[in-house]
Order: sequence, then structure tokens, then C-alpha cells
Amino acid sequence: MAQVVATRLIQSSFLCPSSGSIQERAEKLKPQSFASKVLAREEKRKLNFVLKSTQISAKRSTHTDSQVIPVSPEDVPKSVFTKMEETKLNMLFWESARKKEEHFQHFDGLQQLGDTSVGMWTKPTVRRKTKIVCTIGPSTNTREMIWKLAEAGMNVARMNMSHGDHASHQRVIDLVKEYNAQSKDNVISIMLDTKAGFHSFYLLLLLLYMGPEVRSGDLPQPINLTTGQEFTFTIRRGVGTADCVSVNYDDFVNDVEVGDMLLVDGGMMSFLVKSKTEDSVKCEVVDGGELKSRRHLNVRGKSATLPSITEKDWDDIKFGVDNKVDFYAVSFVKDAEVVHELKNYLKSRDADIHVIVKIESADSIPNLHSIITASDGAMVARGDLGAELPIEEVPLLQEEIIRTCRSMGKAVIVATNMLESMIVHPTPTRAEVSDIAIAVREGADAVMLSGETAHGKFPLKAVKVMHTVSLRTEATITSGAMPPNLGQAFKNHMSEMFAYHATMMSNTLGTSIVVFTRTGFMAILLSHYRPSGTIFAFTNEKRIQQRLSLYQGVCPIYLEFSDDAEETFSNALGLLQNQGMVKKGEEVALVQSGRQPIWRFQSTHNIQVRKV
Ligand SMILES: Nc1ncnc2c1ncn2[C@@H]1O[C@H](COP(=O)(O)OP(=O)(O)OP(=O)(O)O)[C@@H](O)[C@H]1O
Ligand SMILES: CC(=O)C(=O)O
Repeated sequence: MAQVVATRLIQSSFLCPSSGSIQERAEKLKPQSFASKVLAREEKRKLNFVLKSTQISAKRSTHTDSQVIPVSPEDVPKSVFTKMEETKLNMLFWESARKKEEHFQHFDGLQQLGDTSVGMWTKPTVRRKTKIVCTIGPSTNTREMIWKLAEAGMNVARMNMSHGDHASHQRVIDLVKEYNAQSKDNVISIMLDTKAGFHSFYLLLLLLYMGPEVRSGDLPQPINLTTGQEFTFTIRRGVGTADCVSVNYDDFVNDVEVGDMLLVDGGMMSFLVKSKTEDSVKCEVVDGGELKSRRHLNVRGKSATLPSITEKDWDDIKFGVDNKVDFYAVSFVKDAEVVHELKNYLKSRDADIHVIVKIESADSIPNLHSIITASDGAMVARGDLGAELPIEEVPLLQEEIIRTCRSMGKAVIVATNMLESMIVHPTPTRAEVSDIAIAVREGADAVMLSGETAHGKFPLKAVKVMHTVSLRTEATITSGAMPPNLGQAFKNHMSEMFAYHATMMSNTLGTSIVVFTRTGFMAILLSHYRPSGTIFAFTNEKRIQQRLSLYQGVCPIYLEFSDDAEETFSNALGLLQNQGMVKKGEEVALVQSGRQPIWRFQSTHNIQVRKV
């Protein structure tokens, strides 16, 4: 066992240059250069795709009329295959997956994985650093699907409180908790996507700051709308006909003007306001399409200023507190004050729930820095962002939000439309694959699936694509790149220096990092430095283990801590070895730092290199 003091490490840190690489990577990601590379290969790929699809669909055509091409066995209804065909298909798929994984291991920057045939390393959730958030809905809200999603690579289960009801969300939360309780080597975080609304003394303040979430009402079935036809939005409740639908916001008619452009579903459909009555807004359909239940409505340039707080918002917040969820994703945050109020409220309820602000409103952009400072992380909510602002701003804002979060040590999630075509198709578009790769390269903690897993036809395939693309992209990222001013966020804090040097040390030696944490703080701090090895974060708090699932590169592991440090270290390293995460003789960088000392004095921090 080698005990290495910080001074030796400071020297070793110079071996691994960290400056400049973020800018270099940002340069590479400029839309025009990246797009041109993608375009150059597009034709060749298209050709391959056509050839492959033709072969596979030809095989399947004897079994089913469907045009669906199986790329993994799970999403294909079992009845269309005989047992033998199913086994063959499974073997083919996993053989191809295995070959891909082998191939990835040859790329620079990919950690030495040890024996991958057994234990936790075989889990997608461990080998990939970028985490996957899955929205749970009708396609995935069963026990079977939650289990399959978790095994396929889901790290965070998101529930959108604008859909479903508390009873259905409760079932999902219970299932995720059941999965966590029985899983020895995997854990899923729970995120509620909600507005923050209060009917207590917090209400008025929040009312001023929170933006609205205006939605159309329920429809018995989707309506097809064509360009040029008339369509009406009304504040009358319960209307859902072929030419008129309710809106959930009573002041809608007052706030909308003739000449305004209404955007539905982040701009998938648009409507020009032609006239108004006391309770209705009459429109001409500009871009038609299929209007489904509970669609988001934005008024270009205006929607963020419509005040709307409902009883339901309050119920959703309480529901999250009662269920001890890990994260709230809060919609339409325009000001840091809202986050402070929500956090104060959570503190008053003694609720340890982290707040992720959804950046989706034009008004939030000038306040980005203060909003993110007040929060625990941000979501680039590209759907509404692209409806409120010109769509071409979205990739630039994504880059800026990620950069801001990274420099401040906050979590960041890239959301919406990531594999949109996989809602109905079994394979993604090449643009979607590139989109995931860009988010990974830009340094997102997590990428999110929305409709793909909530109501899509191929939820498991979507997770697998996200997993594979993230893993492949991560393998090309050179280690040691960190935001130049990350240190500013934690200045004067010793833990910050130890996180930095532990990262440098593990990068230089090519080791994983082992950290022990009761609050999650040190694991999160290490994650922000994006070490190239995995951060094995041991915690004796199940709640913390669950929360850490969101953070890039962190593999959270529950372990009972003994009073004796050596005994706990030995248990932890033994567990890693048994699970195939580290091999006998392999070195790890073991970090003891953070706000709350465990087995050390407040003023003593250390990093050790230990042989397993
Ligand atoms: N719990 C649910 N029950 C029924 N349908 C759901 C549920 N969650 C999501 N969906 C469906 O999946 C779609 C995509 O989910 P998503 O979370 O992106 O919602 P959204 O309303 O489209 O957008 P936003 O994220 O802005 O609220 C929804 O529009 C809805 O049709
Ligand atoms: C996720 C979300 O709310 C959006 O993209 O608008």
C-alpha cells in the first residue's frame, strides 16, 4: 500500500495538462464544422442502412406485416417469433453488442475495465459515465418495464406531473423503490418534473416569479389539423371536439392578442390568432399536424409572462416530499428567487430534495448565472426553449448552459427530442445520434428520454442506443479536461483542491477513484472534475446512493461504515474486487476529504494510492 501525500500529487498533476482542451473541444463542436463532417458521411451511412434494413425486413416479412426492424429482441412482441428464432435473434444481437463493446475498449481514454465477464462491470449503468434519464409513462410504467429499463441503463426515472395522476406516479415510485431495494448493484434516482406552486405564504412571491405551464385539455382522440383551417382554443372546461379544445389557464383570452403566434408542443404545430371572444381564441392553423391531449402551448415571446398557479402544483410538491423523491425538475424558472423560496420551503419540511431548474424560458437567460447558483443543477429543456426563442439559438444556449453548470459545479441534463424518431421507429436518425454525442462531449451529466420511453414503441431500444452512443463518445474524450474556472465555485475549500488533485492523480496513474461520503458532497465534487476513471462512491445512506445516480462518472455503492477506517476500506475494496470492478493488484486512488470528516480530523485530508 502506498500512502501518497498531497505534495507528491501536486507535482504529478503537471504531467497531465488540463488547459485549453475545453476550448479545443468547443471549437470542434461548432455547428458548421461538425455538421459538415456528418454530412460527408451521411450518404455512405444511408446506403449501409438501406442495405441492412432490406435484409432484415426481408427476413421478418414472413412473420408479420409490420415494417418494424428488430435491433434488439426485447421490444419485439414475442408471438411473432418461434422459440428457436427468438433464441437466434437474441444470440445475434448480443454477439453484435459484445463485438461492439470489445471494439470500444481499444479506444484511447477508455479505462482498463478488468474482467468484464462477471459482476457490476457487465452493467451498462456502471461502464457508462453519462447518465440516462427516462420519462416513465404508459409504455414503461409496469414492473416488468421498470426492471428492464433499469437493467438496460436507466439511471434516473422521471415522472412528468403534467400527465398521469398521483396514483399512477405513486405506483411508479413504489416500483423504482422496490427495484432499488432488491438490486445489489444498481440504483435508480427518482425525479418529479413539476412547476413549483404554493398556496401558503410562499404563493404570492412565487406567483410573481414562476412562469406558467399552459396546456390544451384532454381529447377523446387525437385531432388532425390541416394548414389554413380554423381552430379555437377556449377557457371553457371539458371541450374537446374536432375544431375546439379547452385551455387550462383562465386568463388565456386576456393575455393573447390578435396576431400572436401560438406554438403547440414546442412548435410542432402553430396557430395564428385571428380573433377573440369572451371565452375563446379563434385561430388559423399555420403548421398543422396531430393534436393530442394535454399539449404545451406557448405564445411566442409571451408565454413566460402569463402568471398561472394551480392547486395541483402545490399538491405535486407535497407529493414529492411525502415520497422522498431525489429531484424536482422545476419548470419555467425565470429568477433565482423562486429557487430560494422552494429550497426554504423544502427546508421547513425537512425534505432533502435537490432542485434542478428547467431552463426553458426566454426570461431565464439573462438570469442564468444566479438561477443556476441557487439550484443544484439545470435541465436544458429544449422543447419550450425552442418555442420561446428562435430555434437556432437552442444549440448555442445548450452549450452555454452546460458550460455554466460545469464551471459552477452543478449537474446538467440535456433534454427533449434526443431520439424523437424512436417513438415510432426502431432505429434513430443519424442526426439524433450526433445530438447525443454532442451532449456527451459538451460534458452533460445526463441525457434525457421523454416521449421515447413514456409513450414510445421502442423504449428499451432507445435506452440502448443512448447507452451505446454515450459509451462510444466517452471513449474518445481525452481525460483531464475541466472548465478553467471550476475552482472559483469552491474557492478556499480544501475539498476542492483534493478533488482536483485526486483527479489528476487518478488520470496520471490510470486508476479509479474510491471515495467515502455521507452527504454525497465529495462524490459530486469529484464528478465535476470528470476524472477518466470511475468514481466509486461508497455511502452508508441509501438516499445519497440513490441521488448520486444522476452524476457523471459516479458509481454509487451502499456500504455500512464501520468505526474503523481500515476495516471499511478493506470491505470496500473487497466488494469492488468481488464485483469484477477492480482486479487484484490494481491500484486505486482513495480520497478522504469533504465537508463532514469520516475517520479523520476536520483539518486532515488525504489521497492514498492503494493496491487491491
Ligand atoms: N405519466 C404519463 N402518462 C401518460 N402520458 C405520459 C406520461 N408522461 C409522459 N406522457 C406522454 O409522453 C409525452 C412526452 O413526455 P414529456 O415529459 O416530454 O411531456 P410533454 O408534455 O411533451 O413536455 P414537457 O416535458 O414540456 O412537459 C407527453 O406529451 C405525453 O403524451
Ligand atoms: C423537458 C421540457 O420541459 C422541454 O423540453 O420543454
